Amino acid sequence: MIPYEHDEWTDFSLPENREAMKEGLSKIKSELGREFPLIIGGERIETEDKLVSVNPYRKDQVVGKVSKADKELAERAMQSALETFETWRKWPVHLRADILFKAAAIIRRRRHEFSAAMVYESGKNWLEADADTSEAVDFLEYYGRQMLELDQGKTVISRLNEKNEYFYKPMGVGFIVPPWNFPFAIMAGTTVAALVTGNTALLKPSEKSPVVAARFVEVLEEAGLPPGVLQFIPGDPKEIGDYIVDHPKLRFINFTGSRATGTRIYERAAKVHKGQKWLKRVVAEMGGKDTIIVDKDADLELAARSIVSSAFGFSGQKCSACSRAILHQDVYDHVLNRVVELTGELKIGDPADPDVDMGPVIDDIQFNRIKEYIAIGKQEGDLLTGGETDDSQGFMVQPTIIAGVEPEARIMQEEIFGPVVAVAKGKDFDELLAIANNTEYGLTGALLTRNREHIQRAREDFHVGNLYFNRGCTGSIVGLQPFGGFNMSGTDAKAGGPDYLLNFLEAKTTSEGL
Ligand SMILES: NC(=O)c1ccc[n+]([C@@H]2O[C@H](COP(=O)([O-])OP(=O)(O)OC[C@H]3O[C@@H](n4cnc5c(N)ncnc54)[C@H](O)[C@@H]3O)[C@@H](O)[C@H]2O)c1
Ligand SMILES: N[C@@H](CCC=O)C(=O)O
Repeated sequence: MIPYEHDEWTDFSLPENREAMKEGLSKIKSELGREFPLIIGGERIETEDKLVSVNPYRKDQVVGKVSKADKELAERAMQSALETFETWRKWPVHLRADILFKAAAIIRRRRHEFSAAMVYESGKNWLEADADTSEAVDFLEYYGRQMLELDQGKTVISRLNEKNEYFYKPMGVGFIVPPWNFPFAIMAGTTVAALVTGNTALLKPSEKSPVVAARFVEVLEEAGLPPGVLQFIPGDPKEIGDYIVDHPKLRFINFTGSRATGTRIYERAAKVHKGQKWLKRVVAEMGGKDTIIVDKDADLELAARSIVSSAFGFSGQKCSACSRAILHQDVYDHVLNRVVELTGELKIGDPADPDVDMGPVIDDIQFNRIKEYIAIGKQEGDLLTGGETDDSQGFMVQPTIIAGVEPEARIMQEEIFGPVVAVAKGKDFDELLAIANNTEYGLTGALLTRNREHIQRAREDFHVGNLYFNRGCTGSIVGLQPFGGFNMSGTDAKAGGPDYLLNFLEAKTTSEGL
């Protein structure tokens, strides 16, 4: 087994790579409008009612149509997963891991096709889409290896005439509920983590990105995943979400998404239903209100660049996005001016154009929500740049900076999930840190400073799951920066980290008198 290595992002400055990506885009363009079935027990099922996925940059362009599961089909999916669990759980771990490695190899060969699908379905620009594809490959390669390691169990102490063992077992049927903003990486990672550990699962992709998910399920089949291990059941979450979460035979839920949905699932899953023999386990990775602190002796150019890339990468639609910048009063004007200047250099437009830095936001719901927050922000601070929106063709929001905001302001407290950053001032490091921690979330944060004492204090007291020094607060890499947050950002499951798979396993102890 070669050691895990992060799948390198594509260098699009090379003409051959640009050509390859253009081919990927042409292929996906030629398949726009394609229909995808549900898959239950390996059977492809077409339904009348379909999720229609559209390009957020051209809302009249249909990317794909995906069959929709109702409660009856969700129940069939559950029964299929329960049945297959009895065989899949006994598969040798190395054979399960091989399916992940094979899937990773298939994706590497077709990487631009997957990235292109995200350009069309999610409005990701080339670089963001390519990074999403790399992360999907990373999850497959990393979790496969992690499971091979866990399969060895852990050492416990035996005694004379007593042999003790400690090892891990799969749990049962899981419900996989990913978000749309990392439509490939998070969807794939949350799914295969549940499968490689020997569980079977129901995957309900986000209704905003079902096509990328459908293409991934095809890859898993091609890689040899047996029928019935994974049921692919796109659908309306209002119709089937609660039904599956409440199901007495469901063993765990692997959710990533908003705080509102995560807390709802957490609460419902706590109830023990008739016929249920266990407490459901819930992984709920939720939103963020992430801060970059700029200390007075920071590298100010690096600080400004970090704020701009973290705030406006993928139109700010990352749980890790910098939505609050807190600047030391001594450098406030300088950094802010530079942030505004750099923001003005961003090219906004069609994400299929290789030179575009920022495309649309995902849909009308997000568009309207962001617009409302911009209106609130204008009351709460000074609009320095951006603020304009246009949904005549797609869902375009200009990168927006609102400065002079009080720590308690709504745009400093509530997750907006769009290209809007609020900027506040602090008089010294204590105040910078206090403002940063003044939120109910705790996902990512960054500190730009040359002061080692401040780095050490932040390590202790900046209360976020992923803390970065002298860089931006987005872009965690599988195996390098395990990802997950504190407080209302969720259960801190640390996706892409050494403990993640334990969320889907039960530990068993055996003791034998000799
Ligand atoms: N912490 C992380 O790792 C992380 C990563 C990515 C995104 N996010 C967060 O996700 C949010 C954006 O994603 P979103 O808009 O897709 O979130 P969302 O909560 O609207 O949806 C997430 C998933 O939950 C499903 N869902 C909705 N209602 C449900 C219900 N009642 N029962 C079961 N499933 C239901 C959706 O269909 C979707 O698949 C942001 O808050 C972002 O910060 C967090
Ligand atoms: N892991 C990603 C964020 C995932 C949430 O949207 C990052 O680190 O930027």
